[in-house]
Parts: sequence; C-alpha cells; structure tokens
Amino acid sequence: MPTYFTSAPGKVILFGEHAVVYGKVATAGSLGLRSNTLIQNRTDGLIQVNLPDVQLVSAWKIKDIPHQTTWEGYPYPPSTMNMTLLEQLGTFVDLAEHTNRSQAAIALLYLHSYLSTNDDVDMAGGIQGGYDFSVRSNLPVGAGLGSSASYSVCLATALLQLNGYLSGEGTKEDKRDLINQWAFQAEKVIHGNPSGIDNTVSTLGGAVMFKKGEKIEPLPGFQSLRFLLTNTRVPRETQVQVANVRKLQEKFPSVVNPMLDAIHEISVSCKDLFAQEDQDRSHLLSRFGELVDVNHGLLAALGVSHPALEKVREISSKLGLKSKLTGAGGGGCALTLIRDDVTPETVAVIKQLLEAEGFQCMETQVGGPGVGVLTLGAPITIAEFLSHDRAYFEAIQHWTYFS
Ligand SMILES: Nc1ncnc2c1ncn2[C@@H]1O[C@H](COP(=O)(O)OP(=O)(O)OP(=O)(O)O)[C@@H](O)[C@H]1O
Ligand SMILES: C[C@@](O)(CCO)CC(=O)[O-]
Ligand SMILES: [Mg+2]
Repeated sequence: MPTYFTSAPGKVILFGEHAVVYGKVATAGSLGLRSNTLIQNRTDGLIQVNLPDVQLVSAWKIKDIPHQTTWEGYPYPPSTMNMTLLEQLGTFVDLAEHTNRSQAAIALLYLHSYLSTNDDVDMAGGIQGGYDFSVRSNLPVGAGLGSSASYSVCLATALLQLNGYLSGEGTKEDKRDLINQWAFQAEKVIHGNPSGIDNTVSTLGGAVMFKKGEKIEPLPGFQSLRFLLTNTRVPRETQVQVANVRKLQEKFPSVVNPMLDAIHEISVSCKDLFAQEDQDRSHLLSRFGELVDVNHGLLAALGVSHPALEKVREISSKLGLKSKLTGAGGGGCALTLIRDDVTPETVAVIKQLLEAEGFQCMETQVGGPGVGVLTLGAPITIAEFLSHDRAYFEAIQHWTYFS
C-alpha cells in the first residue's frame, strides 16, 4: 500500500495583507520554512491523526464521521461552504471551540468527507479503509507566515494523492489548481473568509502579485531581496484580525476604503519599481524601504499592529532599517528589509537587540518551490516520520513539484 510524503511552504506577504481580502493587489513569496506530511492507508477503519504542532493525537472511526453523501462536482469542491457539515464536524470532534486543534481537525475531516474513497463497507457493515495522517511543520503556528495555508496545502495534496485524484493524465497546472482549490476550502474552515493568497503562494511557490479571482502574475526580482523575519511570539488568530478590520470598514467605509486603495497602490508601486530596467539597485532598495514604512503605517491605522511589532520597528529604525508587520498582524511576525549595504555586524546587532526582547529572528530564503509529493517504497510508522528533522526532508531528491 502506498505511503506518501507531501510538503508545502509558508509565505511572507510583502505588501497588501488585509487589503487583498477586499479585492486589492498584494505581493507575496514562498518561504524556505515548510510543513511535511505523512499519509498512508490503514485497514482497520480508523483515521489515526497525529499533529504535534497543535498537540492533537486522535483516532476516529470512519463509520462515525459525518459524511458528505451527494456531491456531483468531483473532483472540484463546491463553490460555497457546507455549513451543516461544518457544524456536524464541530460537534463530532468535540474539542474546545476555536482552538488550534479543533480548526486543524475540522479542516481535515471536512476535506475527508468529500475526498475519501477508501471507506468500503465490509460484510459486517464495518468500514475497512482508513489512514494515518501526520503533519510536522517548521513554521511557527499562528505567527503570520502562512502556517495554516501550508497545513491546508499539505492536507489537500495528501488526501487527493491517497484517493487517486493526482495520478491521472491531467497537466501539472490542472493538478495544482485542484490542490489549490481544496486547500482554499481548508483555509476557509480555519480562517472564515480568506482571500486565497496564502494557499496560492504555498501551492505555486515563487513570488507573485495576487488579486482575488484574477490570473496570478509572477514578480521577478523579488528573490534577490534579503529579509530578516522576527517572530514577536505574541499569539493571535488571522480570523480575528480579519474580522476586526471588517468591523472598522463597515463602521467607517469612507475612511477605510481609501486606506485599502492606498495599500493597493503600494503593491502596484512595488511592481513598477521592479519593472524599471537599468535602475540603480541602492535606489530600488531605498524606495522599497519607504513603501515598507508606508504600508506598516496604514496597517497600524487599520488596528492590526501591536506594541511588540512597534518595538521591532523602533529597534530596526535605530539601525536605519525598515520593518513592517507581515500576515494578519495583531502580534506574530515582522519583516525587516536588509539592504545590500547592511553589514553582517549590523545584522548581528539587530538580531541581538530583538532576541533580548524575547523575540525569535529567522533569516530564510524567499521564492522557493511550492507543494511537492513523494511516494515511499514501504510504509513507515508515524513515530519514524516524526523523528525526521527538517534536513531529512530537504535532502530528499525525488519530490515531484507542481510549480
Ligand atoms: N503544523 C500544523 N499542524 C496542524 N494545524 C496547523 C499547523 N499549522 C497551522 N495549523 C492550523 O492553522 C491555524 C493557524 O492559522 P492562522 O491563519 O491563524 O495563522 P498563520 O497561518 O500562521 O498566519 P497568517 O494567516 O497570518 O499567515 C492553527 O490554529 C491550526 O488550526
Ligand atoms: C490578513 C490576510 O490578508 C493575510 C493573512 O496571511 C488574510 C487573507 O488574505 O486571507
Ligand atoms: Mg493563516
């Protein structure tokens, strides 16, 4: 019986978070930090789930799981969420509301209930199928680096692969579109009302300009930029931050809408900056830094900054560097632009100052590959899977990427 690994990156949003939910353009790239997944069939009718990053270890009997019985649109998901099924699954998993664990579990079961074909009923009326499902991530959970999207893309790919939806004749583009559409469903379970930028970047990899419902445009040049990512470790939920901005927008549309338009223009200006040929690189980086500053100011005015994020800005600006929050804000991560003229000594100093505040600094590559799948020759135990470190998955040569 086949055993599969799937792997998908986190993301960093350069410009345009929140505004992208309202149909504005945002720019983002994939991160070197990834989630890795194991999925393999069982024969005892159980889903054995192990998600150590959200402290969830559980086994569910497939025959007890609320199921989507009629759906004509295979292999694509329905355009609207099945709220009845979501409610039933919420009751079924019976974990406290709005915890990391319950959102991850419900997303898994929601996709399972549409995609799982390994649930044959045996002579005694029992279900023989089932599978092991385990995810291990190198991304901080709930910190603005797209941990939910990377989980969602891994989950969608794992279930699609196990159930044979990715092995047919279709093109790479068709397969990644299918993955992205199901990952978006999982993001909806976790976030409520996502724009789709996070799952799209995690599926495709690279660096892109994203606008809801429009063709994704690559953003050349972005890969040459260096960033320092700082996790303030202040917990927050994307769903809550997005809902808070919505409340403000509904209360003061004439104030908030021009701010969202201004954020849109920042992404457009970023694209224009990269499009200018023969321009001086130090000029490009200095203009880019100014856009970082303006975008953060607008996000702060939308109410999604946090004193810890302002501390990152204060420390970096003392050393002449520009920072902004990235992702949904309210805590989580900030990105700092490291211009080419910034010395290693300055980077060491800023890291030291940030870490002295209790923050975690990460230098990571941006713009790497999107989702990948690997078929293993023999089954492995969940414990074996979890014992592998990040370097193990990075060293594997035979991933099939969809980007
Ligand atoms: N490794 C993981 N294992 C299981 N569930 C995960 C994992 N990583 C993320 N999740 C799910 O995603 C949720 C966090 O999503 P959230 O969108 O709030 O943060 P984020 O994706 O890290 O930040 P942002 O959306 O701003 O980039 C968790 O509550 C959990 O349900
Ligand atoms: C805050 C937000 O714009 C980005 C979260 O990474 C939400 C979304 O686009 O779904
Ligand atoms: Mg998220």
